[in-house]
Amino acid sequence: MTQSILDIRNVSLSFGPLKALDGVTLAVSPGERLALLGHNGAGKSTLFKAILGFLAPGEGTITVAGHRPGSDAARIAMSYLPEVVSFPQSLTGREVLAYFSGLRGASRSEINGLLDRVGLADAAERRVRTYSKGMRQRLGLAQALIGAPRLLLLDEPTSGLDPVSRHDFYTVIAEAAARGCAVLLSSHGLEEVQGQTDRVAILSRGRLRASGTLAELAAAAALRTTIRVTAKQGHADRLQADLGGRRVNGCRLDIDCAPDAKLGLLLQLGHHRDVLHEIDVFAPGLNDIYRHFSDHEGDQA
Ligand SMILES: Nc1ncnc2c1ncn2[C@@H]1O[C@H](COP(=O)(O)OP(=O)(O)OP(=O)(O)O)[C@@H](O)[C@H]1O
Repeated sequence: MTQSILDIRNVSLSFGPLKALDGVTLAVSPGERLALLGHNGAGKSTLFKAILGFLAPGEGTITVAGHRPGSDAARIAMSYLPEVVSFPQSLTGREVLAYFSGLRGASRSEINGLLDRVGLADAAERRVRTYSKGMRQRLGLAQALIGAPRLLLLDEPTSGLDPVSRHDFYTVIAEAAARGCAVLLSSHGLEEVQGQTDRVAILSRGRLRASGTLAELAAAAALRTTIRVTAKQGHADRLQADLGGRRVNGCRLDIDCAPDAKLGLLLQLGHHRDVLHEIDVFAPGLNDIYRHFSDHEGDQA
């Protein structure tokens, strides 16, 4: 089995009486992209701060490439992109990257390639104060990629970006992962990370509620599918007597079923096709899966 780059074991961390993290266990392997989802106050930033070594867990352990968070070796192994990046406004994009290359002890020879990769080659000599939010965020990503870190920590990296910039952003992240970089990024929604990450972990009130691929999460949630049947005039009573379900109005019936019972129910409906006007199938969406695990009402902002 591949050794994890980030290993979080049974971590708990409290602010006075508030347990911001409660027994969190999570690992990210080389080349893996993991999305950490959670509502406001779920504990995402607290976990990031603990990984960065800014907060010490009361219980449990965290290692970054085998090293203690906050140690020089852990700092060298990882890069962090905060939600809002802030660079010296009077420096150009190129100067910013040169400055951070120096801090990380990396070669300046990679700067041109990084500027190019995030689409800032043409703006490299412009001062950061003239950059749009999207350009600053892309410069932040280039900064995070300096020195080919083994772990990328990205805190809501695409908030405020338009769909095209967002797509480009995830392409660069996928390339880093393909080179073996482990990626942990936080986000507020499943729709955002669908297709862009390999695994999803859902945090709620400091506890890890679920972790797996989207397909695994959907299966574990086992949310019910609703089949809405519209009967021809005067046939709804008979249909309900045969199939059950809830009456929506005089001719409509909503029938809830488990995902694996859907096909059987549709076949059964086939026997009634003479009295059917329409059939609609409402499968649970990403938001339903997220809501199922995230227990939003209980979160504390
Ligand atoms: N320094 C602190 N002192 C006291 N409580 C804190 C502190 N930092 C965070 N908290 C609390 O810990 C809980 C988790 O907060 P955290 O910032 O980790 O959530 P989050 O998931 O990052 O939220 P958001 O999506 O809004 O950034 C919240 O209840 C928050 O109020």
